[in-house]
Amino acid sequence: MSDRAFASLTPANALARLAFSDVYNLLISRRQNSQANNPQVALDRMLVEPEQVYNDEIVCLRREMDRTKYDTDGEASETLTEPDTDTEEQLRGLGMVWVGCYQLGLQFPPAVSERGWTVGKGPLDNLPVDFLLCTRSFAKLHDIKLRNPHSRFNFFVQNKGLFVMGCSRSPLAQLTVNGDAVTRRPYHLNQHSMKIQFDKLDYCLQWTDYAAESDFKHERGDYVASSLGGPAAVDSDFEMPTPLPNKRTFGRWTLGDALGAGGHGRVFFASDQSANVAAIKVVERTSRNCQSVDEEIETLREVTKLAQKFDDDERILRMAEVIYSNGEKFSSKTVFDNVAIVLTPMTPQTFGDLMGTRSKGGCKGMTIEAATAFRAALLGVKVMHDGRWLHRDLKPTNIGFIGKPPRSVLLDIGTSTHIRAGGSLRSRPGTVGTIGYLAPELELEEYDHSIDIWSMAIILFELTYNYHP
Ligand SMILES: Nc1ncnc2c1ncn2[C@@H]1O[C@H](COP(=O)(O)OP(=O)(O)OP(=O)(O)O)[C@@H](O)[C@H]1O
Repeated sequence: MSDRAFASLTPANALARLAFSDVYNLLISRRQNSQANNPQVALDRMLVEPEQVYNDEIVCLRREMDRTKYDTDGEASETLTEPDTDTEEQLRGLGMVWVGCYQLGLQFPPAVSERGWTVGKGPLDNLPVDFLLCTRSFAKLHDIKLRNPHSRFNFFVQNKGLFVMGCSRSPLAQLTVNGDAVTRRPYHLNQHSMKIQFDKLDYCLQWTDYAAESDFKHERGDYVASSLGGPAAVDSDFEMPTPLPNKRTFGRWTLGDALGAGGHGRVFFASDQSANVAAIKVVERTSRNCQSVDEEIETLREVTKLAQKFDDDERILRMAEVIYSNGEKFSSKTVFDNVAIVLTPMTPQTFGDLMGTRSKGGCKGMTIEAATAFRAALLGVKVMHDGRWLHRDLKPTNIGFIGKPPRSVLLDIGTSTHIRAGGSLRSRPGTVGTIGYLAPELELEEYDHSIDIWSMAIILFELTYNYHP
């Protein structure tokens, strides 16, 4: 694999393997004959083992091809389907193919960057196809309905995720990813290894180790900015991470890196096939905690309703859906089950990242950026208080920010509580809040919305003086 390839596309069924070998033979013979259209670019995208390799399936496939050919010619075919008396040598010859994969890498950019890397058959002199999956005669012989181009790979301009999409309106132009039919809408390739079928040809798309390195992220950022007209790497707020090798999915969501951990569970980055992103809190529900988990979900539901009504600027986290691994009701027979709480927006950073770096500290105080983010967070607190909700756990890691200019979002709203107008709540020491940010009355006596003001004041102090008071 080239050092700078970020993904590979490897033939995964006998027909695709034979097609790969056939294309390679054709390109090599064209190069040797110095034909007008230099096939070197197509060859560069193919990584091929130095010697042909024997493959049983190819023997069967070639025999089947011969049988069909003879059947059509009206001749007896039995003998050709049987291993019979082929010499060892003949048999080996029948099964030998070039093996390898196609490489996706920015050192071999697509012929037309706006289209991305196209997939089709060829070679055609007038229409450059970046990945030649089979020759035209091979497609005809095997009745492979591959259009030209059939599909294309490219990066989303905004978040730089990789997608594949169909290029043809024809219902015959089949493209599937992990069994899902893909049309002319981008399908986000968000798993480390995915099955892609172009009509009868099967492949495995796999991200490389290089794709997880920062060099690739820079290269991709520069490419998207210069060739696709996207935001420059430094301007972009959020970049799609490289999918992790260990895949975990909930419904349509594929989990990525952990964003944070709390008392109840861990929160993960997640993306779906349309490149929507979310934060998913995965909670292990047991007979001991099922009541509190259900209460947290109910609170999230209530605060989401408030946000949908009064929080047009999206300063408060919302719950998009809940996915139960074992049904909504916790069964007493179950030892544990997993509950995935899908939260939006996913904020790439929190106030925890602002501390130290964005505050000048001392008499210079906080930066304008931090002051703006703090003000935006206060507006979120105001929406909650106007709706008679207390957050109860405000701290730097529970306030996220997203976008350019940054928009603050109150996170961890699952321990919020509703309060009557002019009323107060009785404290239950040790149940909510985080030491260092919780107001004394939350642990001692009755409390009201002013506990959130206390926490925000501590955060303000930290942002200003660069240390915790
Ligand atoms: N939408 C989000 N986007 C990005 N990060 C998030 C998001 N939601 C939560 N996190 C991160 O995950 C951490 C833990 O999430 P959360 O606070 O909901 O869990 P918890 O169990 O209530 O934790 P704790 O109460 O100990 O803070 C948060 O502090 C935050 O840093």
